[in-house]
Amino acid sequence: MMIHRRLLELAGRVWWPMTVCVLMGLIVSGTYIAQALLVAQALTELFEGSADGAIRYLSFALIFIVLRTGVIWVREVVTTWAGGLIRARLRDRLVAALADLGPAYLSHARAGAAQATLTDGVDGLDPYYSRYLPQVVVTVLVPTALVAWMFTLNTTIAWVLLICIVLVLTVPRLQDLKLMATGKQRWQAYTDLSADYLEAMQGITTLRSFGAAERRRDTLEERSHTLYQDTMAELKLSLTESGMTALLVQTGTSAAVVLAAVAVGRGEGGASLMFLVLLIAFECFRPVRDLGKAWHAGYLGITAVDGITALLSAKPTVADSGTSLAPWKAGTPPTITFEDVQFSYPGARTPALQRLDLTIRAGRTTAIVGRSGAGKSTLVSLLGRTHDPDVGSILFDGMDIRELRIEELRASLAVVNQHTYLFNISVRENLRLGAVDASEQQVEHACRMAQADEFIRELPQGYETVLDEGGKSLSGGQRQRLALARAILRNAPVLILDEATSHVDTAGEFEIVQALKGVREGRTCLMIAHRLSTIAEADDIVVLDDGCIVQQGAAVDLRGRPGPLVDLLNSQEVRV
Ligand SMILES: Nc1ncnc2c1ncn2[C@@H]1O[C@H](COP(=O)(O)OP(=O)(O)OP(=O)(O)O)[C@@H](O)[C@H]1O
Repeated sequence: MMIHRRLLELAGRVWWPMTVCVLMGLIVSGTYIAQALLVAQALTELFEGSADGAIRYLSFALIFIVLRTGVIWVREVVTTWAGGLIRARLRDRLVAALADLGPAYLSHARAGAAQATLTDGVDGLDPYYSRYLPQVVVTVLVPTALVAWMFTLNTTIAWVLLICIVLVLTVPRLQDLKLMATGKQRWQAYTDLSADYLEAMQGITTLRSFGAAERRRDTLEERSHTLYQDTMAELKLSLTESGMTALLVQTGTSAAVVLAAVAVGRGEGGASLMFLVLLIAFECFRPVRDLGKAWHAGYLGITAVDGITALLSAKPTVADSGTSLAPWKAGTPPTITFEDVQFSYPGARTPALQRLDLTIRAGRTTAIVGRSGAGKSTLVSLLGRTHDPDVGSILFDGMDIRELRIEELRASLAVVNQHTYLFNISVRENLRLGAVDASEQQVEHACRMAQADEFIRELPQGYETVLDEGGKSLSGGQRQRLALARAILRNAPVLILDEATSHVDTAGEFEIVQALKGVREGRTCLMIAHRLSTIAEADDIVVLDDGCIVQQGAAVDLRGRPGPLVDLLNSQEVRV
C-alpha cells in the first residue's frame, strides 16, 4: 500500500466524495461475501444430495449477483462523479495557487511543466483518491473481518490466510522505493517534454524562419525516446510487482484449501468447511487484487505529487498581509511616491532599480523614458506588487501599498502592456474582463476612445466575434487598441501604459493619444514610451538609466533643454 503523506493532507479537501467511494466499495465486497457464503452452502447441499436445497441457495446467490451488477454500476457513476469533483477541487486550488504566485513564479517555472501538472498530474490524482485510497480502506477492513471470522472456524487456516495477506501486502512493496524513483524520473521527463513541446509550438514561426525546426524536432524525438525508455523501465518494475502479488494470492488460496482438505480428511470438519474455506479465501484476496488494479490507475498521481506540492508550497514573491481598503477612485486619483526604492531580480548581479526617489503627481501624466534595460517596466511592475522593493517603499497618497489588500491595490490599476493577451472568447467578453458589469454602451464608448470600434464592427460577428487564442487573428495594433479599451473600461484611478501603442502606426498612435487625453483626465497616468509623439502628451518626464533617475521634471522645462532626454532622443533610442 502506498500512502503518500502529502497526498493524504490534500485529501482532507475531498474526504466526503472519498467516503462515498469507500461505502460503495464495502457494499460491493458485502455482495461478493454473501454470494460466496450462499454458493458454499449450495455446494454443501449438493454434496449431501439435496439438489433442491442447492438450487434454493443458488437462487439467493443469483439475487446478490444481480444486486451487485446494479451496485457496481452505481459505484462507477459515483466514482466518476467523485473523481470529477476531486479534479475540480484540486485544479481550483492549483489555479488559485498559480494566481497567488503570479507572473514572478511563471517567469522562472516552465509554462508547459505547470500545465502538465495542472492537467495530467491532477488527472492522475483522481484515480488515486477515487479508486486507490477507498480500496485501501476496503482492503484493510474486509480481509481483517474475514480472517477474524475464519479464526472461529479453523485457527491454522486463519493463521495461514493472515500470514499470506500480510505478505501479499508487504513483499511487493519492497520494490516501491525503486518504483517511486523511476516514476518520479518519468514524470520529470514527461513535464520537461510537455514544456519543450509547448515552447516549440509557441516558437514555431521563429524556428522555421531560422531553419531550426528540423533540429528542434530531432531534439524532441530524442527526449520523447528517453521518456519511452523511462516508461518501459517503470512498467517492468510494476509488472514484477503484479506478478509477485498474483503468486502470493494463488499460494495463499491454495494453502488454505489444502489445509481445509487435510482438516476434512482428519474429520475436523465437514465438506461445508472445505467449500467455505475455498470461497472465503478467494474473497479474502479479492480486495488485495483490486488494490493492485487501483494502484496502477492511481500511480500516476503519486509520481506527479512532487510537481503538485512544489506548486502548492511555492511562496508568492509578495505577501498579501495588508488589510486597508483603497480610498481613491477615478476622479480622485492618488499621488504615487517612490521613496528610496531599490530592487534586484532574484539572482541578478546588479539592481534593476537603485535608490529611486520619485513623485508622480496625482491626475497628471508622467512619461518614463530610457534606454532598453533602464528599468522602466520594473518600476511599473513594482506598482502592481509583482515584486516588492528590497529597500524603500512605494506610497499611494502617503499609504505604503503593502498596507493595502493586494486585490484593492490591483483594482486601482488599469495596465496596458506591450504584449497584450486576448482570450479565446468573444471580443465583448475580452473587453469586459476587468469590468464584468460594463453595459454595451460603455463597452462601445471605450472602444471608440481606443480607436477600436471601427475594426471590431468589420469583424464577422462584430463584438460577438470569438477571437483566436491570444488574439492571433488580429494585428498587433488591433490587439493593443482592444487592450486600451479594456483598460479604459476598468475605470481605475491609476492608468499605466507600458509601450501601449508600440504596435500602432504613427498616424494611429496620434489618434489614440488624442483620444486618451479624455481618459487620462482624473487619473494618475504613467506612460512608458519610445516615441516623441507620446512623450509630447506628458506633463512630467522621468529619464531612467541603469535603474537610476538621471533627469526629471515638467515636460515643458525638459524638452529642448540639453541633458539626458535630448541625448536619448538624439541617440534614436526614442523614435520620433
Ligand atoms: N524577470 C526578470 N528576471 C531577471 N532580470 C530581469 C527580469 N526582467 C528584467 N530584468 C532585468 O532588469 C533590468 C531592467 O529591465 P526592464 O525590463 O525593467 O527594462 P526596460 O527599461 O523596461 O527595458 P525595455 O525598454 O527593453 O522594455 C534589465 O537589466 C533586465 O535584464
